[in-house]
Amino acid sequence: MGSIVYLSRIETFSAAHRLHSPSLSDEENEKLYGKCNNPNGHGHNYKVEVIVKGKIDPLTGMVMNLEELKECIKITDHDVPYFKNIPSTSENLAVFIWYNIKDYLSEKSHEGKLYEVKLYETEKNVVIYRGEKSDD
Ligand SMILES: Nc1nc2c(c(=O)[nH]1)N=C([C@H](O)[C@H](O)COP(=O)(O)OP(=O)(O)OP(=O)(O)O)CN2
Ligand SMILES: [Zn+2]
Repeated sequence: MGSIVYLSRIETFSAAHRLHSPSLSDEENEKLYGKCNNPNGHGHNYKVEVIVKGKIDPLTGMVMNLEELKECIKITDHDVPYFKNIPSTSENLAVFIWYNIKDYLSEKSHEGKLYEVKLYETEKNVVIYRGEKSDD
């Protein structure tokens, strides 16, 4: 019987975005997102915390090597095609990061499994995603 721990790595990255939903008219976008819909975009210094849950491997004393966790959080380039068709809200960005990391971790053989992605868009705006799906 081993100990289950939560291993966390924090990275920061800067990215510019514009809140815009292709499913809405320009007027609806302007009304909904206000200043964040400005076509010039705006930037954030994001902070992302990735938490992996797992049993400590008695041989290595690790759930997984933090070097691997560091590697898998490397944020791809800012012009992410994924956000061409969905609003680049913190919610959608947290889910995007989750699935990128989940794919990477599933290829690695270690005890840990992805537990949580916590994304700070600003000091005050934070989103947590744990892989949950709604029924609808
Ligand atoms: N549910 C969401 N609402 C909003 C999001 C989001 O991602 N999800 N994002 C924004 C804008 O991106 C905006 O830039 C964030 O808000 P901002 O005013 O820049 O930052 P603060 O709210 O922290 O500003 P304070 O002046 O410090 O309050 C808007 N809504
Ligand atoms: Zn923003």
